[in-house]
Amino acid sequence: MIELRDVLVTAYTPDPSGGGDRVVRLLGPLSLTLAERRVAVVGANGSGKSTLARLLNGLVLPSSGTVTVDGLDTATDGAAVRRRVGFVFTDPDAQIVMPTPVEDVALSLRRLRLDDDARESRAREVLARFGLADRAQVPVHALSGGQRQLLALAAVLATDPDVLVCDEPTTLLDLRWRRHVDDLLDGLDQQVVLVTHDLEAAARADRLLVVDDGTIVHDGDPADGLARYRTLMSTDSPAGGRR
Ligand SMILES: Nc1ncnc2c1ncn2[C@@H]1O[C@H](COP(=O)(O)OP(=O)(O)OP(=O)(O)O)[C@@H](O)[C@H]1O
Repeated sequence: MIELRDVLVTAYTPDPSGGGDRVVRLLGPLSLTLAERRVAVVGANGSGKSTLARLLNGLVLPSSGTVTVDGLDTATDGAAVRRRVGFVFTDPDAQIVMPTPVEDVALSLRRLRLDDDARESRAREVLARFGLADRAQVPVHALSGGQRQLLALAAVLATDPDVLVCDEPTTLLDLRWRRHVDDLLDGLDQQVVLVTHDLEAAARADRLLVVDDGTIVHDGDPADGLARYRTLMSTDSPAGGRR
C-alpha cells in the first residue's frame, strides 16, 4: 500500500523579475492512501502528474511530509522502495541503458540468480511478449520510438515489481500496440498507477485522480472525474499556464 502524508513538493526556480531563485509549489499539500489495483491520474500539461508519479518510487522526494510503500519511506529506504515499485518513463531513452534490447532486459534481470544463458533466454521470452523477438540484438538507436517504449516497459515488467507506475507509457505507440499494452496492463496482478492522457484507459481504472495546478481536484469514480477533467479543459486557456 502506498501512503502520502501531508506531502508538499516545492522547487527553486529563477525569479523572472531578476534577483535570486524563488520557491514554487509543484504539488500538494496532499494526503492519499493508494490501495486500489488500478489507479489512473489525468490532468493538464504541467499540472503535476509526473511529480506525483515520481514521488511513488522516490525519484522525487517530498519537501515536507512522507511517502511510504508498504511502510518503507521513500526518503530513507529508497533502494528498497525502487525494488518494489517499477517505474516506466514517458521517454524510453530515460531508462534504456544497454546497446541492445536483449542486454537491456538481461540487465533488469540481474537480481535473479540465473546464469548468463538462462538470463538471456528469459530476456528473449520477455521481448517476445512485447513483439520484439526479432529486434533482440538490433542496436537500440535503430529501434523506432514505439519499439523503444515497448522495450522500456518490457525491461521494467521483467523484474516483476509489486507496483508498476507508468508515466504515459503508450504515447508513442500505434493503436494496435496501445491496445496490446492496455490489455497487458489490465491483466497484471500487480497494482498499477497509470499517468495518462488516454481517457479510455483512465475510464477503466478503479480510482481516478484529476490533478490541476498541483492539487487533486477529483479523487474517486472515473466517470465523474473525466467529466470534471473535460470541464477543466474546456474552460482553461492553454496559454494561460500557471508557471
Ligand atoms: N525540478 C523542478 N523545478 C522547477 N519546476 C519543476 C520541476 N519539476 C517540475 N517542475 C514544474 O512543475 C510543473 C509540473 O510538472 P509535471 O512534470 O509534474 O507535470 P505533468 O502534469 O506531468 O505534465 P505533462 O502532462 O506535460 O507531462 C511543471 O510546470 C514543471 O515545469
